[in-house]
Amino acid sequence: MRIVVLGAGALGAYFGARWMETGVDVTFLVREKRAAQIRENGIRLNSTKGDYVAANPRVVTDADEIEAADLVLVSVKGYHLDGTLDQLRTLADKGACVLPVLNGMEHVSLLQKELGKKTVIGGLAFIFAGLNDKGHVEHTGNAHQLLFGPLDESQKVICDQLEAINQDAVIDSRQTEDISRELWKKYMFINALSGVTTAANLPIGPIRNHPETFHIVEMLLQEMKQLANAYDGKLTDADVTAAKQNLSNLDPEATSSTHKDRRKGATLEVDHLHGGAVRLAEAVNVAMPYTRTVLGLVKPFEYGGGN
Ligand SMILES: NC(=O)C1=CN([C@@H]2O[C@H](COP(=O)(O)OP(=O)(O)OC[C@H]3O[C@@H](n4cnc5c(N)ncnc54)[C@H](OP(=O)(O)O)[C@@H]3O)[C@@H](O)[C@H]2O)C=CC1
Ligand SMILES: CC(C)(CO)C(=O)C(=O)O
Repeated sequence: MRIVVLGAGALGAYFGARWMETGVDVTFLVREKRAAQIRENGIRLNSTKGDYVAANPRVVTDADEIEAADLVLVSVKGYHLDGTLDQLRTLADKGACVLPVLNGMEHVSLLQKELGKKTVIGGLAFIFAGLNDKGHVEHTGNAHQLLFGPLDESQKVICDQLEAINQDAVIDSRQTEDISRELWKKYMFINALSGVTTAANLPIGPIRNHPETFHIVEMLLQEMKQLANAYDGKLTDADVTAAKQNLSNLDPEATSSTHKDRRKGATLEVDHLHGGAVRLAEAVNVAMPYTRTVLGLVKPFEYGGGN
């Protein structure tokens, strides 16, 4: 399988390098600055699942340089998605399917509208990863899950092929028949974790220690369950309990990528995550007072300056 990784940030570099490690044909489609950094330093994974160095990965900055691809892993932040559409159209026209692993939900319908429903596979990742100053991946914790599944029955073949190559890779890979439900489950979890850690500017430990603060986490989960079920999420009370349990089990220092970005003064994905939830809620008349409050508290830091 020929895989293009569009966006070699934390997720793209991690999964792309894991595929390279097992001999898969991988091309990183990146912007100029990141291309220069990768050409100079390669891609290094400093990972709880084993370090790996991809010394000389294939890097391009234009989809026209890629002859053909079977799959494109889309691993940019929500606020950068619009800027990838031309590249994705070029690759889709050459026959590639697209597997986005962004958090959130709005990107799925946007990509389906732009590229066609047969092209867009459902996907998400559960991993704690970031890039260090050299552009190397720092992967902490035990999770490194890539969860995916068809959103159109024509995609079963490529999903099976991906599952097969993942067997040999250092990736906790799972294909599911109901990726929509999994996307909503992850959206519920991340809306709560990202919302409260970013708004409070604290990791999960201190948030758990204050019942008044953890109550907000619980209310965000409940709101997201309602929203998911106004669409095709089919979330249950057991899913909310499992998410709460998962949050209770996290290392006290664990936090969301959005909170890490707030600490760095980087752009925050808040409009894609919480803004997206509010927009989806308005369309189906679901009230989301806690999500709106988080959105309001985090918005002033969207473009940096949050520390
Ligand atoms: N980090 C994590 O632990 C997790 C993140 N997620 C989700 O995954 C998604 C990606 O997150 P993450 O990997 O952390 O993000 P990063 O910010 O680490 O990486 C995103 C990358 O996308 C690149 N990019 C942006 N626009 C383009 C473009 N037009 N062409 C090529 N590359 C581009 C950026 O490159 P440049 O250097 O040029 O800006 C950057 O390297 C988000 O939706 C996030 O919520 C999900 C699970 C865990
Ligand atoms: C919580 C986590 C790390 C789980 O994958 C995540 O999705 C994020 O921080 O963006």
